Amino acid sequence: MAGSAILTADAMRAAEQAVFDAGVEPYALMERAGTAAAELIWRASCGRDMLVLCGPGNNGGDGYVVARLLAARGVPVRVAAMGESRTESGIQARSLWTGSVEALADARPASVLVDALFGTGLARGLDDDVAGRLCALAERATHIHAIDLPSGVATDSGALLSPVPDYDLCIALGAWKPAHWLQPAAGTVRQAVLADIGIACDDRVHALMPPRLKAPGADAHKYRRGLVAVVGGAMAGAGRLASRAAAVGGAGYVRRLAMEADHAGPDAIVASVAATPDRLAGALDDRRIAALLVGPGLGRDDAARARMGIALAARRPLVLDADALMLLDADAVPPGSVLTPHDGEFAALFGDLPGSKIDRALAAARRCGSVVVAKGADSVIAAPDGRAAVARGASHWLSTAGTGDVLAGLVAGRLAVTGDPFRAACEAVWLHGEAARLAGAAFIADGLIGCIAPAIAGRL
Ligand SMILES: NC(=O)C1=CN([C@@H]2O[C@H](COP(=O)(O)OP(=O)(O)OC[C@H]3O[C@@H](n4cnc5c(N)ncnc54)[C@H](OP(=O)(O)O)[C@@H]3O)[C@@H](O)[C@H]2O)[C@@H](O)CC1
Ligand SMILES: [K+]
Repeated sequence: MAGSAILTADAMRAAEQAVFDAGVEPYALMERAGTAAAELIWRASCGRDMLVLCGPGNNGGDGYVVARLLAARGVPVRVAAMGESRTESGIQARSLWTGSVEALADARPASVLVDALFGTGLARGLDDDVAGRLCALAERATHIHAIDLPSGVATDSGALLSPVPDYDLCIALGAWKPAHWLQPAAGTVRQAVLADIGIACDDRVHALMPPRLKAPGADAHKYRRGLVAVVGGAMAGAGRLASRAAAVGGAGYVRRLAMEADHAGPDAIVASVAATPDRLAGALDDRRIAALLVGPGLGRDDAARARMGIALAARRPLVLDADALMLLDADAVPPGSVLTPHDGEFAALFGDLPGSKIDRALAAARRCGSVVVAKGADSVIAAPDGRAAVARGASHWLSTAGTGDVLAGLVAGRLAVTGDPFRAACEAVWLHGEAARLAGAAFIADGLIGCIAPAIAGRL
């Protein structure tokens, strides 16, 4: 099941146009948007005094609707504007507001600030005086709400084009926009809520949903549940972390193919020494391997390169992470793989691609015919067929050594279980984020693995 759609500004305009073409009056859509936003702000504001900042476009029009509807419910509302409204719907919304309109420059603060200055039509950063005023009023408010988007964020990339205050609530109208999900814009909003205004959306790019998982069936056995092989390298600990994550993540059987004998790690994981090319090739010559992970702790020397070559030649479903991504050429990635790069690995592999993180991940996925998990505080999981899922809100405690190895192992485990690279990557990213949430504060990668089982249990 896909999550709610994420639309660029252009795609949003096209979706709105389709609604108008179907016979809905443009102003009626603005009333729907303002009504949905007013309801959410009403619930969050408890009747406190309110200042609505209205811009010159339709985002400002939404603001006038919100002000009118909340004033009708008895909320003490004032409106401050940046000059006149310039759109037909905005002019109509303003004409229905019967209160006074203050100049933004002179507006007095209020307990609740509603930002309806700019939405998807923002073309550049706010002028210094406008951004300064917005931030100063936000500083004095106890509750700050954004209509559709925080003013000053680039809708499609999530970049901050001018100073942006911190918001308590952002009400996304009709569909999510990339800025609700991508950093740094997503980090300016404590809670984002999607308001349905009756727009049909293409959901190829969507919010990552919690997965629906299944417990093993009565006919399950270790091979049917999925055999994962992990190619170990110079740093054995990374391979051990990934192997444990693959096992806990659902694989029926995990084999760790190490450079040298060590007896660390759970006994349930079968560790064998496969240091020479022949031993490794022999170990990988097993059609039952449902997912083959290479990269964590692999190293970057000639021996590492040789081990990676053997792994690629095994022609098993691949998960490529860490050092494998630094050794590979993008054109040499076997199609159908899953790649899990952080920003640095992504740039090393694919260069400086244009567009948002979503655009870049989709272009990379198309180029190598594989699923690309562009991981970070916001993670984009992109498939070569144009689907993408975006995750946000990952615990900042994940910024510690080994958590990437855990994610790679989880992807391999879910790939062995599902046989579907995009689904496996989506499930793994969600479980990784949920395990971190359950782990709480100050965990290390080993502790994160301990929280994967409860994360899975919550989705059965
Ligand atoms: N379509 C619909 O019917 C519906 C749309 N909806 C709502 O409309 C929003 C999109 O509305 P929008 O397209 O009018 O854009 P909006 O963000 O209000 O601003 C554009 C205006 O700002 C100006 N401007 C831009 N940047 C500037 C800057 N830095 N500093 C100063 N000025 C700047 C720009 O003029 P410019 O100077 O670029 O020529 C233009 O005048 C959307 O987010 C949602 O809230 C909902 O009601 C549902 C129905
Ligand atoms: K806004």
